Amino acid sequence: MENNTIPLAILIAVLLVITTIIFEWPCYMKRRKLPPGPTGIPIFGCLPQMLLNKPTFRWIHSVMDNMNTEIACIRLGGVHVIPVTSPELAREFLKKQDSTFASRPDCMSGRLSSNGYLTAVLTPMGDQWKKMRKVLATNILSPAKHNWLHDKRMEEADNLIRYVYNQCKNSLEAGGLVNVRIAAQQYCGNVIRRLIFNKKHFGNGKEDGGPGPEEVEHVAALFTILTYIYGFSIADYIPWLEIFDFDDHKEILKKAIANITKYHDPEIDDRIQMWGKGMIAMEEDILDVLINLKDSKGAPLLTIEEIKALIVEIMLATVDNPSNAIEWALAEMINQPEILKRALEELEIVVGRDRLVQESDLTYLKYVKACAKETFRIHPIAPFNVPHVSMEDATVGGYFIPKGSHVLLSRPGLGRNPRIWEEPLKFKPERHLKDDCSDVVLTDSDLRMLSFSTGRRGCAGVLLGSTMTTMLFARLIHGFSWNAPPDVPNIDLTESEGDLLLAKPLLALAKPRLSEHVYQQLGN
Ligand code: HEM
Repeated sequence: MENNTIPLAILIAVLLVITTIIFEWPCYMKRRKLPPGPTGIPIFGCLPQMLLNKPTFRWIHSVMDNMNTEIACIRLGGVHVIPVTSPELAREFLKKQDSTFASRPDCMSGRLSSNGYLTAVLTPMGDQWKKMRKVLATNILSPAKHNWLHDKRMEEADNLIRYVYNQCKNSLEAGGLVNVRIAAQQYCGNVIRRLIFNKKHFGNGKEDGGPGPEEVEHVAALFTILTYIYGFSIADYIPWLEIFDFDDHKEILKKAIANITKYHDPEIDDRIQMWGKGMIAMEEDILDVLINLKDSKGAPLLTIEEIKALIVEIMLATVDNPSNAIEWALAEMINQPEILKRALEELEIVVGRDRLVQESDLTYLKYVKACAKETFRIHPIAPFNVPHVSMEDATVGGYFIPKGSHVLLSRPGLGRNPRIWEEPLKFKPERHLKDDCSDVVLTDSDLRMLSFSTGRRGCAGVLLGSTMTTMLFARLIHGFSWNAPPDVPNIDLTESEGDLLLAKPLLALAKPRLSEHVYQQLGN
């Protein structure tokens, strides 16, 4: 009798479990409903579709458009990738549930670019991120340090004018034609090299103030890394395929990183030695500050490797957004001269024609800042924000977001969302002016567009980034009049297919518009 009861009890228990699973599973699945998205295959998920539909960011956006959704789930290898174009959901991720979504991916491109997560932007949540973010916020990017570095920024703002002025003069046969992309990218590279290493050039530069081959290589390598970080590499989603490097992303990244560190490392090593030998007595730039930081016991706070990795990251954070925005802004405004005219009227009142724009003017340049902000909205440099990784399972907008998901806020998706913005594709700076005439800032903490983002992982360099963007823009349009090249009725505003840059670098006619003595003071 006893012998029969035990198997029967087991049978009943098994049946109960099976019945529970059968009846409860749909409810469970409903509770854990993922955002809509294409079906993938085992192990690889949607990686095959991704590889067949380059560029990936356009494929992801077209999948979302076809499904008519502002949030999706696309499984790439073992990772749930969650693209988002809705500001309401973006706020849920980065404001309401910020602490859950405050990590970064652990993947090949992030690991290589941060030298094994020694930095701030690319490092997953943890003590190293906290340490490096604090170093940046307190010791490098604070308002006090910003003031301390003022003269160096101005030196490069003057060099920008000198360079463009020389381009106007030297390219007389081309009628003053200027490659705005080169001018803007090199200004950003020059400013950050000046702030960090107290020098504009790694080599000798060029006579006209332009970049030498070293600076061209340096800035190009920074842009290459920016293209390939989180650039939808196979190895970022299936780590065991990293050794095969099927898409060459690893090789390209390693080469670009080597092209940067070959300039940085000797500078950093020399400077550390000079401090060690007592050959320097006063801090002059960011590198000095980083070398001299101390922990609570008076020992160096940062290792040499941490200093080197952080400097690469600061360079990366600085070069792309301001230069891309201002190239697009100028292109849009050459095609809409009434907007350019209004910006110039403001500059005429605030600055006049007898001097150059100074940082103290920037607060008053509301329309100029509205133009820059409009460019961040409509022409962001990157299709997605830096990925935010969920540190635990969560529910957002009624959807299940599994731990480890990569949340990708779409920058064009938010900024061009027709539900949020009237005439979303029209360049209309007025939309950012406030009725009460209060200051215009380039940030948008409501995430109706994504410039500097918000929350724990929001940009730590808003002050420097806003200053550089506005100064670059204001100096260019105040210092020169800009027109389309002869025989070109309008600037071609076509976006590049592979990224969000202007398809062809902006070539425009520049003519000095200030009193001659203003340029002569710069040593021209
Ligand atoms: C116009 C210029 C800039 C723009 C538009 C911009 C934008 C951004 C964005 C979108 C993020 C990602 C935020 C997120 O994950 O939600 C970010 C992160 C960051 N940015 Fe900027 N940035 C700019 C300039 C700078 C500069 C000059 C620095 C100075 C070094 C800087 C330092 C950082 C840091 C440290 C983070 C990472 C924060 C973290 O992960 O904890 N940025 N920035």
